[in-house]
Amino acid sequence: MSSVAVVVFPGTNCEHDVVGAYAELGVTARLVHHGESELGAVDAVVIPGGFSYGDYLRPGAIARFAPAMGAVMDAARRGVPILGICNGFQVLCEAGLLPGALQKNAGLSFLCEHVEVEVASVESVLTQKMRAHERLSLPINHFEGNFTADDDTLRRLEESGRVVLRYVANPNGSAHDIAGIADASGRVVGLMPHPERAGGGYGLAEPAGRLLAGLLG
Ligand SMILES: NC(=O)CC[C@H](N)C(=O)O
Repeated sequence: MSSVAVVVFPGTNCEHDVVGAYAELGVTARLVHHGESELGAVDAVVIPGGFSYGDYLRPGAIARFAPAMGAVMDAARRGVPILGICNGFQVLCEAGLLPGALQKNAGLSFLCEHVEVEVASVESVLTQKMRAHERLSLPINHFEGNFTADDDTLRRLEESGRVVLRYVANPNGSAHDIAGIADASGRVVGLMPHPERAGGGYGLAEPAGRLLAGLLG
């Protein structure tokens, strides 16, 4: 049976949603404390959403120094699929596993709503079970989800199919309507929307479940 490590920092608040969502998919997900420097045998890693270290300095800026992140970096080097959701995406950018940065939403408001996203590439561990251009409705819940990167980086992301999800109606000012990106290997992915919460607590909605299932191949 597949097993997923879910890294928990002080201030993380979506870890149980991730564990519950994977349980519905028949996958065992195990919480890993930020102070642990080993992940054990895992098939994938999820860095869930929340407000790690109170979002002080910048979201993810302190979390990237936690011992567990050393283990995540090692796992990434070994090719283990890594998924960062919302604050997890912010952590992966701060850690340098993904390019760019998440800055404050255009309009400076905290956004808590459902948005439509479109699958922009199926060449990633997150989107490999999706159909190109398939649309999903997913919740967002963030203040700093406005993805930015320099022009060269944006061009590279676009040219190599590393923009994996795009907002249909951009809610936060994100460059190129980006909702999620992958690294060059397609095995490290970050997205701002929360597929693990797509069922609203009444079961995992199917397209979002397929997105999460992708992580395990
Ligand atoms: N839901 C979340 O992960 C919140 C993300 C976050 N720290 C923010 O930008 O507001």
